[in-house]
Amino acid sequence: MPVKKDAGFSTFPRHVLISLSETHQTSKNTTSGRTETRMKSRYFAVLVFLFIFFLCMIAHFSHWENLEDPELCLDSYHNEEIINLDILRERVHFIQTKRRLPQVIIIGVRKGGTRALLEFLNVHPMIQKSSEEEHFFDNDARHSLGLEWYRRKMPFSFPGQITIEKSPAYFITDKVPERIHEMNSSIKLLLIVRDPVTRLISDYSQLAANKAKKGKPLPPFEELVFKSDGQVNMNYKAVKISMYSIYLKKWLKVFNDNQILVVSGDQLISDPFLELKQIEDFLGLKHYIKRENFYYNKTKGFFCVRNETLDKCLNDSKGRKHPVIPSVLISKLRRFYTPYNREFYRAVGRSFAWLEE
Ligand SMILES: Nc1ncnc2c1ncn2[C@@H]1O[C@H](COP(=O)(O)OS(=O)(=O)O)[C@@H](OP(=O)(O)O)[C@H]1O
Repeated sequence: MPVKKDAGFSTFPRHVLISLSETHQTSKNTTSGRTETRMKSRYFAVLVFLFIFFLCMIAHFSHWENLEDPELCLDSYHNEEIINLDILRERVHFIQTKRRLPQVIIIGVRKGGTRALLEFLNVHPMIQKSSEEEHFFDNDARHSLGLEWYRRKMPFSFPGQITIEKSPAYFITDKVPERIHEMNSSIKLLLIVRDPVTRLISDYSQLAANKAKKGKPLPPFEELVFKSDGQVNMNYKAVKISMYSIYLKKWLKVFNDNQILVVSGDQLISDPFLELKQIEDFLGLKHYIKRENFYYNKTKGFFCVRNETLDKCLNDSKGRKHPVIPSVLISKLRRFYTPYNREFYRAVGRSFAWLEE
């Protein structure tokens, strides 16, 4: 029997063929609809991916900028964010910086020139300063937060660089020598001192300025520094801080004398370069700081510091005008401090030109 063309279909009843043809049409429509939906969701996924990628890049590069500016990291991140940043830094192998505990501390003395010393030392490329006074060892609440808290307050440094902090209250606060020793028994300490009488007047000027800011007057110098019988008031804190030998004894009970370098605050004012040179030796650093790094600023009345990237004078709270104290009172104070000064010279093996009577 000859096979008819389309015999397969023509053998089906007509209504079945119509129904089949409709089903085919519908499934074709459904398939193309599904393909379209799939395409749309793919586009959407790509867009979301690009958007997230874009956000990640922004976040990444904004951190990157901060990575290059350790000080900014300190200022602009909270503790948890600093931890994240630490992790990020550790992943970036070619940036080998991290926050380290200080290997050198400027322990004081208050109004001795601690800020100038820190800023001047910071010119050396092997030194990284902590800008803030951390008060970690003299403040019980802060000390109880632990060394890891303290470490995270430090600036980022390269391996081999020295991290340095200054908190002038360390010198006169009990427990501080032991606490520092507990952290690092071979640490190096810098103590910057200044003519005790000038330091006392400087301290008084600061207290007076702080009171004035709050609109309160401070009693006159004479009233605070001398008792009614005319004797020097040893209970007045500012008087006591200038009795350096009393505090130094406590440090020498805990540290070897070769761990403490006494710096002349008077010389740091008149010729900073000479003091900086001997500090470089003490810290085992190459001589890098040059006389040309310092220039005298007539308006400020003090030396300022500069190099290729920095030009800095200390702010107005450093180098205040001192009140004029009658010479008879100055002489009385010099007599008072003489025995303490002599004891101090003996202990540190260096004499200072603090006028004695
Ligand atoms: N280069 C330079 N510029 C400005 N000031 C200088 C400088 N070198 C030393 N000094 C003296 O530093 C005194 C302040 O000492 P401190 O920084 O230790 O003060 S503080 O304890 O931190 O408040 C400050 O004391 P006053 O003069 O009484 O303000 C300055 O005399």
